[in-house]
Amino acid sequence: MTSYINQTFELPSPAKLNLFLHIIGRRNDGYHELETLFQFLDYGDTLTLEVTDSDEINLLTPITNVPNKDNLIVKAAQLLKASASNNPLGVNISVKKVLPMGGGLGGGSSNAATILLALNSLWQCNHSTEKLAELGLSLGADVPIFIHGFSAFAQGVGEKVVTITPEESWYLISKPNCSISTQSVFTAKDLPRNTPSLSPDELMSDVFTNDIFHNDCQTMVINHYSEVAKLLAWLIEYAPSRMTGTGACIFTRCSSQAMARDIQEKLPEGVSSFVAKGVNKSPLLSKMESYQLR
Ligand SMILES: C[C@](O)(CO)[C@H](O)COP(=O)(O)OP(=O)(O)OC[C@H]1O[C@@H](n2ccc(N)nc2=O)[C@H](O)[C@@H]1O
Ligand SMILES: Nc1ncnc2c1ncn2[C@@H]1O[C@H](COP(=O)(O)OP(=O)(O)OP(=O)(O)O)[C@@H](O)[C@H]1O
Repeated sequence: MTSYINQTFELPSPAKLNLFLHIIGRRNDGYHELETLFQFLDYGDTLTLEVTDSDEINLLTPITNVPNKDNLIVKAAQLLKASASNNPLGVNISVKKVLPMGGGLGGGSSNAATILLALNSLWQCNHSTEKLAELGLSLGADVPIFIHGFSAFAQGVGEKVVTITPEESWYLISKPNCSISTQSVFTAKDLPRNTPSLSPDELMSDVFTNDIFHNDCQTMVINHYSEVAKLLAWLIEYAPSRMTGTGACIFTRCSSQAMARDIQEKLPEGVSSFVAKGVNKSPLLSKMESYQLR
């Protein structure tokens, strides 16, 4: 059996977009039933993992304002360790964080998924993808899609996924100067929770030109956060734009990288941004394949 002890692996932890996000109901436990289209971006955090024989999980680069014990990176590694009987190995982890927190880009969930997939392989736990998605769901509703690794139409809280292949467009991602907690959006009184379920035919049409597609959190967020309202109004003048997840980031679909850069240069002051391409296969899967990890 291959031993990865003392070997180092650099792995991407990409962002996701919710190309649309419909809330179709609410479960008894308070969680919302969603219908959403996930696509990955070729942009995200980077995690470096060094496998050790020390039995310890060390995060060498703490994230500001997130104690290590609450960090989804550490929690994912601990959860995996507990699920694998007699695993004597450890890991030293470093993270290069570029994704904004509370942005709707799923950064924390993506970090957790990268850890679960990579350590499952490096520690040779041999869990199936389904088992990893189940473990991941206990850390956050967005973790399973990052484990799945392909753009998908998702239902439930995001755990029931069907792979589909939306156009791989260029996007400008802009973040107004505010963070929005997912929980505060889902507990808001004025959040719509009754969008009808999509038919298979409807699902085949373009998410920007067919106006059945929307983000059910957007109007409510705009009403509460003037920064988001102003930025969205500004971006829509240039190209189709929509909020991802529960905000605050807005994605603008562009016909080329040059067009995205052009709008980016004109963005109002105080708005952070990046340009990225939508990709239907997670960059994490491609990188794991190049390391011959599975
Ligand atoms: C908004 C999305 O990003 C869309 O992809 C996800 O649904 C949110 O996923 P996430 O950030 O991983 O969310 P979690 O950490 O699981 O949940 C944060 C909080 O949001 C609420 N929550 C989350 C997901 C969901 N379908 N319904 C909810 O009501 C719950 O109150 C929960 O306490
Ligand atoms: N490794 C991590 N990276 C980012 N946030 C983390 C991490 N671990 C814990 N968190 C906590 O999770 C919160 C949400 O972060 P995240 O980056 O996932 O937000 P988000 O992009 O809004 O997610 P979503 O799209 O799922 O709503 C942060 O405010 C932070 O307190």
